[in-house]
Amino acid sequence: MDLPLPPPLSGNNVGSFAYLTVKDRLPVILTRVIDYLHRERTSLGSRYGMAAQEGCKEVVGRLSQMKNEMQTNKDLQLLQAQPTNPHDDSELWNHQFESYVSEHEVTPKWFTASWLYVECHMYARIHEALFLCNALREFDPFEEQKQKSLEDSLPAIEALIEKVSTTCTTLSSQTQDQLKQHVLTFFEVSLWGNRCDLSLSGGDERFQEGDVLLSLEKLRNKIIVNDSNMLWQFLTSLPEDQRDIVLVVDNAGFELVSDLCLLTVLMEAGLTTSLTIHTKTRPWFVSDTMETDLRWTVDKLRSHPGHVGQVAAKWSSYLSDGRWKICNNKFWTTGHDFSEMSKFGGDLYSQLSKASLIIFKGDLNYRKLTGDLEWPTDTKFEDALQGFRPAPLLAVRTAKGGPVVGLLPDQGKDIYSVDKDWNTTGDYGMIQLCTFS
Ligand SMILES: O=P(O)(O)OC[C@@]1(O)O[C@H](CO)[C@@H](O)[C@@H]1O
Ligand SMILES: [Mn+2]
Repeated sequence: MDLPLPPPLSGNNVGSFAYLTVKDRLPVILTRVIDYLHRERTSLGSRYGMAAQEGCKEVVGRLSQMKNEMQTNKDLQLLQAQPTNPHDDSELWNHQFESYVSEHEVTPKWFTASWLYVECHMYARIHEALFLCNALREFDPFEEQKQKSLEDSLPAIEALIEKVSTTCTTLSSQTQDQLKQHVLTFFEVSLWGNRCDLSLSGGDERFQEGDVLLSLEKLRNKIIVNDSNMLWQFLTSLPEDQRDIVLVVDNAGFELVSDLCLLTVLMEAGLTTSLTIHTKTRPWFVSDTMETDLRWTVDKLRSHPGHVGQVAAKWSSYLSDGRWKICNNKFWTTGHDFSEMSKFGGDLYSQLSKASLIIFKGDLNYRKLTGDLEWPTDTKFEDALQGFRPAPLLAVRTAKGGPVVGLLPDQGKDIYSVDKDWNTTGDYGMIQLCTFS
């Protein structure tokens, strides 16, 4: 008999990280968007036309109303259909709402529904509020923050790309062991890149200060699940003509650059036959990467002198000659966790099933992998996936509030005794593999 599942993390647990997120962090993020639209309405008018300037008022009205509903624990709302949006997911949202009502016999509310559902709902509603105004449909209220975070990280990016260039020129003359070290180094850089997200900070600046390569050794004991050795074995055991890697990216800015560096090294080391990057179709969790952010990042870095410009020019050619593909799927920005993907995102599930390895970046992907449930930390990773097994998968995330699974029996307690906030600050990381074998 199956054991009952743990409850979901939720804002109804007063004092919990989920509660504090709904109470404090989400209203701050929303207020920033409201203030931005109000302050920048004239410049938005010059960019998107007079109707956009007028539209800002309506959007501010809708968002202020949502903020009030959130803070007074009112119901979540149904979403309006968006027939002209190719990524319209209102049906999925409304179906989830109705299912919640049938299951719980009450409507979902901001502090009582699951944290995952509620937090995702906020971003869908921000997007809806903009989409309902024709002139502001394409406007991304977080674009400026994402771009600034990349610009602020430029010194760290220069150091990292310098390392990519030198690594790639020497790869062919390396021993297997040296190759392994190089590749795993870039997985670690990509891991710590995940500390730079703008949702945890409520939109406050977060960027990579200093050369992360210099801190890798010191940070290694903060990787609480480190399947790097298994990962290396797995990657090198894949048949040479079947190394189709899928990367589900997370935040734009330094993290995205660290991911592109990882892809570059994997490719140059002959560990890939195809590379597909999945991005988001709506502004999401402040800093998540949309296709426009990815293209902007590559173009921006291309205009940079030296190695940065040269490497970014290569990225640009990989994207245009199809060696790197960008994929978008609306399922990523629904409120569903991944155990529900085969049911509600069947097209994505079958696409992912063709991969040799799927790399999931970041905390939110980890929350969706594990259903955002209150799992004991020694739960097996595979059990927490609850049947989600399209292909072997790797989670690379710093712990910022979501569940943590796959630890040894006393490991959670031991880490807690050193640092009480260990699972919410992003100071601890995981490189966690599940090959289902
Ligand atoms: O997925 P990411 O970018 O690593 O993290 C997103 C995140 O900061 O947003 C939420 C806080 O609002 C947390 O779930 C999580 O830590
Ligand atoms: Mn993110």
